[in-house]
Amino acid sequence: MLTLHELSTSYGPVKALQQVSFTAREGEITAVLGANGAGKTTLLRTVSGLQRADSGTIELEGRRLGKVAADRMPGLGMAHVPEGRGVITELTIEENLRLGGLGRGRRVQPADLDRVYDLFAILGDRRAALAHTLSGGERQMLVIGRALMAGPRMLLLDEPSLGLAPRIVAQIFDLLRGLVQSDGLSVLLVEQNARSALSVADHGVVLNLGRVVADDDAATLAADDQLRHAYLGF
Ligand SMILES: Nc1ncnc2c1ncn2[C@@H]1O[C@H](COP(=O)(O)OP(=O)(O)OP(=O)(O)O)[C@@H](O)[C@H]1O
Repeated sequence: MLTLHELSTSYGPVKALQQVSFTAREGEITAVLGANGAGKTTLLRTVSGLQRADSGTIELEGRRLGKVAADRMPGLGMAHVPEGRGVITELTIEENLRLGGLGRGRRVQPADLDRVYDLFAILGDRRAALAHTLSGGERQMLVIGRALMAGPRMLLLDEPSLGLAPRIVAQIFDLLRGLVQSDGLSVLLVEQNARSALSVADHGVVLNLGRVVADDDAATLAADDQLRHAYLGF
């Protein structure tokens, strides 16, 4: 689905990604793990075209992405949910969702909204409420729902668990797993919360100081005591 080959990205003298290669397979959740500053956010920003790579290649469904601008990504089937839950608090939940549909290149259909409301019932129940009334977990659902409105085949998710109670994180990850199973969506999930991420992911890639130090099945990574202690913090 998504293949990175020797991808390197820097900020001036800071080498944030160094020769990163891996594949995120279709219909799977691939977790990108690592400590603060490992390069996880830079990886997502480079894949979605927000940050220019110094070298290397990115292929989505066999198509080279190198010089595709970030605003063309939805048309290519990729949606990026950045860290920080950027909901527009002055708009209603439904208005926020409709914004996500703009990248589709056609009018938002009631069925597009219903699909999100089926997944996240709380958003449907409160569709006319202003987004500032939502809790952190509900905001995370809203930004995922907004990304789904563009009809992506590949979803890039940056730290959805940040600041949420374990129960809410488990709920969001369960929904994500259901989505992958029902729609065949592919997900690249960046997480510092490695234990939770590996419990939902099929595959994991561990970054340390911008380099890949492990790339394996999620279960294999979770069972590797040395790796967990050295890089995953659990
Ligand atoms: N805008 C920037 N300017 C300069 N250096 C940056 C910038 N953004 C990130 N970096 C540096 O690049 C490296 C990778 O950062 P990045 O944010 O991608 O890591 P991360 O794994 O996502 O960590 P975090 O979980 O803290 O966001 C770090 O050394 C960081 O200090």
